[in-house]
Amino acid sequence: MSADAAPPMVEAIGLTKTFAIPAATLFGRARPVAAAVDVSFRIPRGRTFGLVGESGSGKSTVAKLLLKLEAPSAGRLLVEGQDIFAQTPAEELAYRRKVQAVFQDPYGALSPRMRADRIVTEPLRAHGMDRREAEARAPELLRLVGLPPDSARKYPHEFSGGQRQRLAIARALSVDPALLVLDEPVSALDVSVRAQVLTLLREMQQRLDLTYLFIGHDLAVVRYLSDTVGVMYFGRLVELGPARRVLRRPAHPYTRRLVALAAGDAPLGAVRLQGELPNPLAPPSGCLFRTRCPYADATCAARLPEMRLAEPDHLVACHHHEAVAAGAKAETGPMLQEA
Ligand SMILES: Nc1ncnc2c1ncn2[C@@H]1O[C@H](COP(=O)(O)OP(=O)(O)OP(=O)(O)O)[C@@H](O)[C@H]1O
Repeated sequence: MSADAAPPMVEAIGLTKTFAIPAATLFGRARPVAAAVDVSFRIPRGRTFGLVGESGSGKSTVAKLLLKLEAPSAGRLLVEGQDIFAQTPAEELAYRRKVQAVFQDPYGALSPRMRADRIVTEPLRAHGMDRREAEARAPELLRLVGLPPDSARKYPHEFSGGQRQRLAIARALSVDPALLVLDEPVSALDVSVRAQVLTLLREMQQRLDLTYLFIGHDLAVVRYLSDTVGVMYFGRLVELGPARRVLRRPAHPYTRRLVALAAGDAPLGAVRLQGELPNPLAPPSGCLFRTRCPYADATCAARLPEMRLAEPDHLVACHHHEAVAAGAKAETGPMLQEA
């Protein structure tokens, strides 16, 4: 197969995940809540796909599906062309090596009573390698992520926050994965350390030809690492395209608000859009963002906008994307507020 014909590392096709909310909380009737709806994207090998959106928009649900921690309610998720929810046990075992994750809180993710050499080689042992052989790999893994050789005998509390995240990265890399799910990997770190860990992630990607799904709140961080960005709102992708273009010239009013907030130097965690996410049990008709959108009109109430091309490679789900991209309405109006 030629390089051009090779399938992308990841391809999500109409991925949907609904959770049943227990009957007791709903006057006796169990009802499904959609955490991710009709999500489609591709990640070419060696590239980074960044997912952004408010808390609860469905980003982690997409990550959990890719990690096979959840199964989809509908749609497909292909990795190198293979449906990861139609694998034989042997394929699944190989897949669980191929995909690894790094989460926000390295301290919570590292066993406090394990030494670093065991921590970073734990996945090798989980995949059947003998303990001695696995731990013999520790110095090389620690060196790979820029930790000094004497780190091997230390415990997690003896490391700084940035070093602990390096440990978590070394552990993820130990089994030679092709794909990393990075769920807010630098959000808990001091600003001064963030850049170093991001640089490390970038170096590792280039050196090891890794593909990343990167979830982040900080748009500057997402832009730094991502080739393509997807913006999620209420379980749906509302904008998708090259990271620089989407974050410089957004075509969806929701992305515009996120970008305007970030430009105001306000950390996204501390500031939010005015108005709440819609009630999942009673979503608005038509466009889900219309209840918070300055561009909303009768069309938006009548019809859910489909994803369509705003420019080549740049998709947006908004009836008024041309007016939005042209900046027809002020971005720093009363919709912005301190949380
Ligand atoms: N196991 C579950 N059972 C019921 N509802 C769930 C479950 N997991 C997620 N949800 C709901 O699905 C929606 C999306 O959640 P998700 O965690 O994917 O959002 P997120 O964008 O990753 O948020 P955050 O940035 O806070 O991690 C939320 O409304 C959440 O309450």
